[in-house]
Amino acid sequence: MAAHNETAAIPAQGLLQSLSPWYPIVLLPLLTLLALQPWRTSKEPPSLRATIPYISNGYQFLADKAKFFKRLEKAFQKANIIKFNIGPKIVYMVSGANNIQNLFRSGHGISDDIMLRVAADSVWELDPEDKARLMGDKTGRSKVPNPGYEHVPAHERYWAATHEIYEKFLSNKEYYNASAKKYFEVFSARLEKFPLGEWTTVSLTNVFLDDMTHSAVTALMGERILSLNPGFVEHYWTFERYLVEYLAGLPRWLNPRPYRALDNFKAMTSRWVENAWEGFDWDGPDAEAAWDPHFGARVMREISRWWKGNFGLKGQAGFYASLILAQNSNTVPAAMWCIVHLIEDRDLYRAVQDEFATAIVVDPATGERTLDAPTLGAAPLLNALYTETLRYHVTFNVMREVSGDDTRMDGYDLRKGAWIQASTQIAHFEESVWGREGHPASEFWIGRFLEYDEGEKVPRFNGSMRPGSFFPYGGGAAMCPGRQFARLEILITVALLVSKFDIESLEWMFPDGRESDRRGKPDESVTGSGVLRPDRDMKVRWKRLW
Ligand code: HEM
Repeated sequence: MAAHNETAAIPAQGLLQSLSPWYPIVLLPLLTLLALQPWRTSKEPPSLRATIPYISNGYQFLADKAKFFKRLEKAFQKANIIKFNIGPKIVYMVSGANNIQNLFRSGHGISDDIMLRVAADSVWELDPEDKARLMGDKTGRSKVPNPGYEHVPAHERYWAATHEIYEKFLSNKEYYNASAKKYFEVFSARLEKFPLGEWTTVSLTNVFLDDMTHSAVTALMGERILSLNPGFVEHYWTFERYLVEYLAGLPRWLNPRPYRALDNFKAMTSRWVENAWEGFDWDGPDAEAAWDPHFGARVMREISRWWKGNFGLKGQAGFYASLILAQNSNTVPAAMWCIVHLIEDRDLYRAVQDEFATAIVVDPATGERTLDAPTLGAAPLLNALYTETLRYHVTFNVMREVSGDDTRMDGYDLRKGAWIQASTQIAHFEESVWGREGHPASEFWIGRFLEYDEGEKVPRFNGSMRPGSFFPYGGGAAMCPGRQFARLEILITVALLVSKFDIESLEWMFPDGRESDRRGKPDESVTGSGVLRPDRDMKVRWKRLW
């Protein structure tokens, strides 16, 4: 697919013409030299056309991502890597499964720390000395340091240390199952506020933004973060809403609201961390527990302990603010869309309801309901719904940085210091990969992930795909460490809502209560930042069954 770079080809042709009498003598050694030293043929990816060089592409990228991506899709018909500028920053947008898989390999002149660096720089607020230490760590996250940094002692490998804590205590089954169990208990209990056996009209948006977020935060950080901070969940969503504006970088005096939102939210996480340190007994019975009431999930206290040992408590408030964002900004809207698609397809809704009949187990003596995680995890329709929701709704630009002097990709030279991005929005909609007969990639259709064995009526979930074609959670060493918990959280949310309620209808409303003339659609103003929330409120009529 990649086009030839014409600007590089013309001078080469001119050179050959001027050498014509000496062709045989000069050409052979020259070709041999080029073949042995491919880095000498410097060739950058083609640029995206800009009406105003250095300005218009960057402006559109920030102001109208949806349009920008449409232009990119067109440009990708000619080349797999397209260059553009966001201000002075060069960005290479990469497509094609091979290139994206390449991007996910670490230690080959491409660094995967950039997203964390942006967060560290803008949200964490470390002392300048600590920040310099953290930012100075170029060793990568893998066990083996990046080439050239093998001499750096283990205790100065900050990114690798946090990565290891995530691997041990977040991506590990024992721990994410404990958090998922907590999530089930809290969310199930919160849903009991709706009257049993009575039809009521509720805002589903509120259920997700309030009850789901409340339960998810409790599952990961314990109940105290909420009881210490009245209005915590609301403040979280305000912080989330203003984050893009905050990162746009206008000074506080010109645009104070995003700063206020961040300050308020950080004051809350700070109160919680300090309280957790005062209350938790590091030598007590919970020292090894998967979950404790002060820090919540073990990963939280292990991260906090490591952080305190390296930077004190400074910066933890900002760090946890960004972690709560990572936890909720995608799972909540993804679960919303799962439910929307289910309610809109009554047959599927009933089929999924049947699927859960065995996933929620009732204790015959007490009547208490618990979740049978293996049954839920294996449910084909639910898993296909979840996977198709991620394919269809995650609009994330995975970010990397060119860190090596001689970094090449797809035959192009990439400039050190430039950013590289890969867009799920482009990869997840590639017709040649995702299109099925009668079901183009642009359609939401869970059948993409289902298979029927001969003579069988019940489908099997088939989730095998190339990491370069499907990457809602990013990839390589930087791949989202919360993905297993996220998946369980979404499956549990759908399972609980669909089995606990009979849902009759769905109406789309404006936030002020007026009826909408259309279905809610993904709010494209924030394309590229994750799962987009519906741009309308969802009102349902439902009846609680148990
Ligand atoms: C549907 C839900 C989610 C999606 C789509 C998602 C997606 C992502 C993506 C794309 C990345 C960047 C990966 C890369 O650069 O290759 C990431 C990083 C991260 N995610 Fe998630 N995520 C989700 C849920 C969660 C949850 C529930 C948690 C926490 C419990 C979490 C914690 C994190 C953290 C801590 C990072 C940064 C890790 C690091 O760079 O060391 N995420 N996530």
